[in-house]
Amino acid sequence: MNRDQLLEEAKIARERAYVPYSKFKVGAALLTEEGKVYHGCNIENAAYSMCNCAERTALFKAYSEGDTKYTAIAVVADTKRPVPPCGACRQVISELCSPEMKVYLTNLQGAVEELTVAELLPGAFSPEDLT
Ligand SMILES: O=c1ccn([C@H]2C[C@H](O)[C@@H](CO)O2)c(=O)[nH]1
Ligand SMILES: [Zn+2]
Repeated sequence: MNRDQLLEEAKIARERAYVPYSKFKVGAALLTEEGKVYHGCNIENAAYSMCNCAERTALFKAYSEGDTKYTAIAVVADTKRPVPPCGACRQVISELCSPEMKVYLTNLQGAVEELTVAELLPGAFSPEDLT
């Protein structure tokens, strides 16, 4: 599975978004070390603060199934620039993924930004800080 294939998977995931409030669909595709792809979409709620982002949907699905090692995540939305993950997702990604893992951000126009987890959230609060 290469970068562009993972971006296509994220677009498929985006179509399943449940977004009656924002109408803003986001998709994510998380690639495991074993080559499996987990899809995630944003899922909103009438109690707005309960909305879950696409990135965290994908990660929580994978982690809860026992798939805990990943090589890349792709995220897509209909934005002018490649969609920037929110702060909450950056924090969760930084804890559950390795600092070197690839993050591919894109939009429907095909602009792509490629970075690492470490670059996504420099100076992240981490489990080390609890000790
Ligand atoms: O990277 C992002 C940014 C936003 N959202 C969702 C949250 C909410 O459902 C909607 C508008 O913020 O988009 C994501 O899923 N991922
Ligand atoms: Zn988010």
